[in-house]
Amino acid sequence: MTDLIKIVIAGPRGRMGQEAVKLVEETENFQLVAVIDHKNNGRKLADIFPTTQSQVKVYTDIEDCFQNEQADVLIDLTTPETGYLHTKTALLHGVRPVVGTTGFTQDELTELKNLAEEKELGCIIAPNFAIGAILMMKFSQMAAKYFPDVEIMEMHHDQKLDAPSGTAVKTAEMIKENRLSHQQGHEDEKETIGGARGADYDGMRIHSVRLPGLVAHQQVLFGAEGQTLTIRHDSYNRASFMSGVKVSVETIMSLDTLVYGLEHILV
Ligand SMILES: NC(=O)c1ccc[n+]([C@@H]2O[C@H](COP(=O)([O-])OP(=O)(O)OC[C@H]3O[C@@H](n4cnc5c(N)ncnc54)[C@H](O)[C@@H]3O)[C@@H](O)[C@H]2O)c1
Ligand SMILES: O=C(O)C1=N[C@H](C(=O)O)CCC1
Repeated sequence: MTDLIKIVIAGPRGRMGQEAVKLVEETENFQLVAVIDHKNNGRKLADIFPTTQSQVKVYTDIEDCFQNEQADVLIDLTTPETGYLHTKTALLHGVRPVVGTTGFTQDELTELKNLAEEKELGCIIAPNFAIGAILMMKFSQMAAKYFPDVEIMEMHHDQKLDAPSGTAVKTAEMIKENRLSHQQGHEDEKETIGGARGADYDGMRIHSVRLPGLVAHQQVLFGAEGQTLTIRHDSYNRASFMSGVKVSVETIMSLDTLVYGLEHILV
């Protein structure tokens, strides 16, 4: 019999949060103990969320939540600023954060890593929970050794707040580990409309597309003499991320440091 894991979800009314509530309710050794929303303080989750019977309490103040509820894990699926504050507060209260929220700065990631180490607590920050996306990133990292010219095109729904996506940033970071650093394109190229060549990460270009109808998609294009290679992943719904959330919650209980990217825990 596996130990019960007590969970708080931040952002339960969001697109990802709704799926996470379902996942926790459907998983035998997971128990939802509270949710954090930016409104509805003191109400029951079932009152604000028609698809659940859950009577857990809604908190608008994360400090208040952790002072009143016994929790092992926080699942954060909110916004960049809130997600960072929630992650920090959870660690300070001895609660392990599983963070899907994207858009953290490098300084924020470093600060959270140091805090997790100081507190000897597991913390998982996963720019993408979909197994196919992890494979896309790993295959791209492998390909970059042979194809140093690469452009990343990420495509998301038009309600997304951060650009480039967390997945695109992570992909570029992983590729950088295997790619000979160099500036791509013609050395004299000029943009006649600013931004035409996308964001520049170590000479690679990242292009962000935002359109209604999309969920989360990315293709990594490699070019060499007479050939191209395209590695693509598509998430068509938010359920595609939930097996990664589940494995993160299960794994985090035995971690004592911050892990950035699911590729480090999927063996
Ligand atoms: N890692 C992954 O695999 C993955 C997958 C999808 C989305 N995401 C990321 O997850 C985050 C959420 O995405 P989404 O599509 O569900 O967004 P969403 O806008 O549908 O949901 C965000 C929720 O956060 C809530 N929120 C905002 N501020 C809050 C606060 N101060 N306190 C409590 N709740 C607050 C909002 O009310 C909303 O319900 C985004 O950062 C997105 O990039 C990550
Ligand atoms: O819907 C989003 O927002 C997503 N964000 C992640 C990212 O920034 O990479 C992952 C996929 C969905």
